[in-house]
Amino acid sequence: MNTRNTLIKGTAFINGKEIKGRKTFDVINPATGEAVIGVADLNRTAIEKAITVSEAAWESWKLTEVAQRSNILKNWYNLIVKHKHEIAEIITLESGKPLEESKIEVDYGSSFISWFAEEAYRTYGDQIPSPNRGKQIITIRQPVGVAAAITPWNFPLAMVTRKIAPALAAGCTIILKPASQTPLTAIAVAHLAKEAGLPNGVFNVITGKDSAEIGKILSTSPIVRKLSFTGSTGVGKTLMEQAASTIKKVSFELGGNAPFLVFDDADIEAAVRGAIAAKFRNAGQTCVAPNRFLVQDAIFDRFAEAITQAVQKLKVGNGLDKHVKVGPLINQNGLKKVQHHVSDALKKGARILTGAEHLEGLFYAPTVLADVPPNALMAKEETFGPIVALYRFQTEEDGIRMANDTEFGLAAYFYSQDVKRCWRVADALASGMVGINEGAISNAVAPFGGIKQSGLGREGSKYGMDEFTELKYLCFGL
Ligand SMILES: NC(=O)C1=CN([C@@H]2O[C@H](COP(=O)(O)OP(=O)(O)OC[C@H]3O[C@@H](n4cnc5c(N)ncnc54)[C@H](O)[C@@H]3O)[C@@H](O)[C@H]2O)C=CC1
Ligand SMILES: O=C(O)[C@H](O)CS(=O)(=O)O
Repeated sequence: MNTRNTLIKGTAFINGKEIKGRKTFDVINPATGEAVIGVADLNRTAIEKAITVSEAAWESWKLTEVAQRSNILKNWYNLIVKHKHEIAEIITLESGKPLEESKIEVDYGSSFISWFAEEAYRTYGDQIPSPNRGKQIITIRQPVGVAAAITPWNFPLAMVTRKIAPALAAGCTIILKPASQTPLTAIAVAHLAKEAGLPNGVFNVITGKDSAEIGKILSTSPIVRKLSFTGSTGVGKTLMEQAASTIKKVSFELGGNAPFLVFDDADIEAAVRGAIAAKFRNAGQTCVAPNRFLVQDAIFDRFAEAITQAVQKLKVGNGLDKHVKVGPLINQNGLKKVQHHVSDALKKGARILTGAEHLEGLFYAPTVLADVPPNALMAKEETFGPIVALYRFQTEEDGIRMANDTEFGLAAYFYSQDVKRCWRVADALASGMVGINEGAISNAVAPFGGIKQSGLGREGSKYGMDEFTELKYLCFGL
């Protein structure tokens, strides 16, 4: 463990206190296989206590003035910025992503806090013109109550602040269960939230190996009125079923299968830059990463050649090495899924242009496969790794049909310099977010979310407050 980094703590954080478990589980550095630190493996009693303290804290937190909530969020933002390098180091140690990416994630994750510190003042209601002179009709927005958040390992800070910041801004209290692979960043920023002036019990971090058990407790508790989940579609379905038992307000950011279309009128060099930015962030382990590259036939060979050259320049290694662009996969399951998808595609006729080999440990070579058949597993399932899978299409209609041929609908990207085509294609793509001649679309001011089996609701933007507030209608008889 890096003893110089005092923000690395293996305790859960409940009611403003560090909580040790009778048992612990190790957080493993995926680049080295070494344990970073042991983390509290909480039992049911501790998790139920987190719910109880959140309920108690809500009684006063819901009455706080917006200015107080906003100022605490601003203090929290400033503390995260002050500790940027320690937090970035923790992100890299527990997730494996390159340190430069971790620093960018600290900027991105903290931007949700500064954004919602202001959105707290803009949780507007309505004054609706009444059809009857004897009645005044207005609406107000109020905090939902005690919320629970369950987050994935791939963005140990951003996925946390994207939920915690709007919850606190709205006046909710919240219990966070971070991924067991990467809980350290969440624990660190919870301590900074207390230092920022957040009252005890308002933001609690519970840790444990048995995610299913913890999820069951949170999703079926009648005290928890809101569940916000980011992760795989399969787990999202389980949580949605469990939350139905108490009709919770839910929001889900789930899996993706993003298409990246390159039309014959595209700027090829720009498309390659956008493809690399979108695909190799976090070694391809992001839900908005392009999973299928659909290239119009006339420029297929040019694009294939150009992206292969760009991919071959990417340095693979330990994220603490400043020259590294592609880190390890998160664990053996992630590596096995990538290997299975690649071998399946090759068996079905795909061609290797570069890579397609396991290097060592959890490192996999950045890969380009050409002419991947539509019946390949990677055409339908999220690979979640550093694999560029190229597919050909003939007409614009073929490209859109192929792009939409998936149960997912989170992000989509396309490159074209024809403005009418841009409007036609953006309108036709079945996804919650579309990058048009742009590969980096995530931003705290924009509504992040998907359709179909990629989720429900939106995070970030002004819409992010809706997920943690209820709209109440008041009818005044005069
Ligand atoms: N739409 C989005 O914004 C994002 C989607 N994802 C998706 O998540 C997957 C990869 O991330 P993972 O962390 O492996 O996903 P995952 O779904 O396995 O885990 C996500 C979180 O859920 C917890 N969890 C696992 N099983 C659970 C259960 N039965 N009940 C309650 N909680 C449970 C995990 O401990 C973790 O905290 C990919 O499919 C990726 O596309 C990941 C990040 C963002
Ligand atoms: O896990 C993910 O892929 C994130 O939700 C995507 S982003 O918001 O960090 O781009």
